[in-house]
Amino acid sequence: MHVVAGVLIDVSGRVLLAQRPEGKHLAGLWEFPGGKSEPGETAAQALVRELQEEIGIVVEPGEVLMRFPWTYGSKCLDLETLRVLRWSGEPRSCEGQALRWVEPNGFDDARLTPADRPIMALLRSVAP
Ligand SMILES: Nc1nc2c([nH]c(=O)n2[C@H]2C[C@H](O)[C@@H](COP(=O)(O)OP(=O)(O)OP(=O)(O)O)O2)c(=O)[nH]1
Repeated sequence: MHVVAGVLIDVSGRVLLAQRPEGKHLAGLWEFPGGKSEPGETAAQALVRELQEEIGIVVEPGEVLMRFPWTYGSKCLDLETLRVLRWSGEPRSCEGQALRWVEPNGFDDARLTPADRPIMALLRSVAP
């Protein structure tokens, strides 16, 4: 299962996280917005579609920050994280999930989905 996630960074260096909804896998934990790609989609195309559906913005995808396999029990992910260079519109919750801008250094790893912890570590290491 190929999952794409977008890293949006605002002018003060905060990143956008979304909370996984009740009743879903990893409910209550925070993740980078995104979702599963559809057959035939590139990662960039999937990210544009997912972020339009989920948070109502049109993004310009940038470079791949990290891509790695991750296993949750019997669920195997190929998680690809892309930097978002620019976006139009103001992120808002279109599917009921909470959204929050957080400082990479001030967010407790325990609140992130496990697969996102190495991604946040990368963001901290490059933070000014
Ligand atoms: N979107 C996203 N998913 C992530 C991240 N980190 C991480 O472990 N995941 C996991 C959570 C889910 O198991 C899977 C993404 O699936 P999804 O959000 O498209 O689907 P879902 O579990 O909500 O289930 P579904 O009802 O849509 O099938 O990847 C992340 O940063 N962003």
